[in-house]
Amino acid sequence: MVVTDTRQDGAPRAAWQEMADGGDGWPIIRRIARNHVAPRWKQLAVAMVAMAFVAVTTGALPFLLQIAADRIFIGKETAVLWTLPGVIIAVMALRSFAEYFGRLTEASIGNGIVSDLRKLLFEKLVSADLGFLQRTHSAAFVSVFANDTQIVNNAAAQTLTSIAKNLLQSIALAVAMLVMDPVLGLIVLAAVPLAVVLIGRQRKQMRSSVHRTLRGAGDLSSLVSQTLTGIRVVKAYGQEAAEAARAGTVIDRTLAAILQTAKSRAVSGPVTEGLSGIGFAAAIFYGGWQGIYGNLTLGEFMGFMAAALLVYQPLKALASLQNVLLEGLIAARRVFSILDEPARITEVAGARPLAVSAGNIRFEDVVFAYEPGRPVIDGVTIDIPAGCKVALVGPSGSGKSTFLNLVLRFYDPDSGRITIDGQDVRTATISSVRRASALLTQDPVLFDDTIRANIAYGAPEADDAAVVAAAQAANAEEFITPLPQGYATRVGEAGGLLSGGQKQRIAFARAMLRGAPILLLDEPTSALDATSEAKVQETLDTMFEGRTVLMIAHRLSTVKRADMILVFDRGRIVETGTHDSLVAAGGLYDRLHRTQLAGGEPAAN
Ligand SMILES: Nc1ncnc2c1ncn2[C@@H]1O[C@H](COP(=O)(O)OP(=O)(O)OP(=O)(O)O)[C@@H](O)[C@H]1O
Repeated sequence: MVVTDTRQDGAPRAAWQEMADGGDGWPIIRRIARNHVAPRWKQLAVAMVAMAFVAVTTGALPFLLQIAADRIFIGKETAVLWTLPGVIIAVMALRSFAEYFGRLTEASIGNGIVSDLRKLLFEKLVSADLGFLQRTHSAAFVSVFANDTQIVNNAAAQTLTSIAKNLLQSIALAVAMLVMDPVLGLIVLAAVPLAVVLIGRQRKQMRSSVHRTLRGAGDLSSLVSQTLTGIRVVKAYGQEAAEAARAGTVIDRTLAAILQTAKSRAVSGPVTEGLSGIGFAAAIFYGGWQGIYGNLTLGEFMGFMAAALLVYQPLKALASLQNVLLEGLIAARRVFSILDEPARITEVAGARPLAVSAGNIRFEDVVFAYEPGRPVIDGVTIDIPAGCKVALVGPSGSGKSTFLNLVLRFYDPDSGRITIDGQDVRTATISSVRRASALLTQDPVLFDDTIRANIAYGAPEADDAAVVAAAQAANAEEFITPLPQGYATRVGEAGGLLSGGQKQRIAFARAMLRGAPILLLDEPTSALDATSEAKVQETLDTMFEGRTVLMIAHRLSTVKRADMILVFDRGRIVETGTHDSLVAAGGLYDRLHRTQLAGGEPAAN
């Protein structure tokens, strides 16, 4: 059950997506620096040295030009004519090599950070509480996983050393200008603070448009995934045009945000260039004045003008890098807000593995609510003896699935406690609690892998003999061996290459191999036709032997297999007993039996 905002535009949004908006970037920069950049300090040092070299050589270029003008053109020194081009070639070759190294190292650091973040996100995905995952749309998660991490990569790769390089380069050129002629230097540099102010004003607008762009990407992914999942319903209800219109709205809204970002981003180049033009013109005027009325040489003037021309290029790069950095910070914030989602199901200090002998389950005055104040399990106390087959019956929404979820510790009770073989599940390790039970659902989950891998999913250490034995016990071998590749046959996405009954029997074999003493069933036969169901029922009888079984039952045949029936109503167990005793009592079970349960199975009626 996915609990999200109302669908105004086909875009469900989880709380973390709202939390990711806004805020200061420094904590994020510090976090990335500490956790992801610091471990790569050697690479960073290499990149920094390389980029510093690039900066320093850029600062040297105006001086080389000055020498060329003064000593070759005016001084007519042939020795300089012969040596200077060689020096320039050598400097430029080294500079290019350093730049190549710097860029390569930058890319390696940036991609390393993305890999770190993707690993962390995936770990979070598999370890997060069920409640959190149900609030997050899977496609929005995928969008953060693929898109946002890539934006962090771009930002890290481009900014890590480029900011330092361009800063150093600007400083080197500014120093060169000030050394050559302090007054001229100040004239050219006077435009810089103005550019900083003008560009800074775009930041706020850009922050909001980048947010909207990333959200739009997530919303669109959600929409595509929902439409693909529900494509049969979309077609059957003739909603193709409505779905296309809904997607159109999200795409247009995202486009508006992208254009807004592009607009803010486009401002930085012209602003810097426009101001550089003014600075340059002022420098020509003052320099020319000094040339005519003062004592500025042509070489000094040319060297200076070269520096003045060069200094705006790194400044322009810095202006656009701040936009890249801003985008990266916003994307990183979205990544971290998922990673930082606190886990509610945690292990207590010193948690020990559950020692399961027989599989006795006790609920002691258990209260549980998904949303505060609306209990879904409302004061349930029940003792299920080991080896007992229990059917859970009740109206829709009465809490049967939630009861199973609590046994698996997908959620913790708000009050009361649940024990398995006398041990509170909250004091045991989570993995041992999950190992105690095997879960079989209406729609078996198979992964796009071989039949063997699907059977051995919960027990990767199992050998071939054990896999075959489990398949035999689950009546699955009879359809596996005739397949051309037998156990090595791939089952396709979600087991799509197998029939419903075959999928279910693979899932049973998986549960058999796991050997858990407790079986939790959510009416696994309900989606099958009569022939498949007969086979599956046979399998179930074998599986039930010697195990504690809790089965949600919508059919009379399932209920009749039970030693004990628990009747749920609005989160409470209102009746317990056998089929005959409960029918005789004439309560809720009797009514359900005559309406819903019998309805699921006309023959039994
Ligand atoms: N993840 C969730 N977040 C919020 N509420 C939930 C969640 N899952 C279930 N509920 C609510 O809890 C109540 C009990 O749901 P549950 O699935 O346990 O009922 P059920 O008896 O198994 O129903 P059914 O027979 O229809 O499957 C319902 O009102 C349902 O809307």
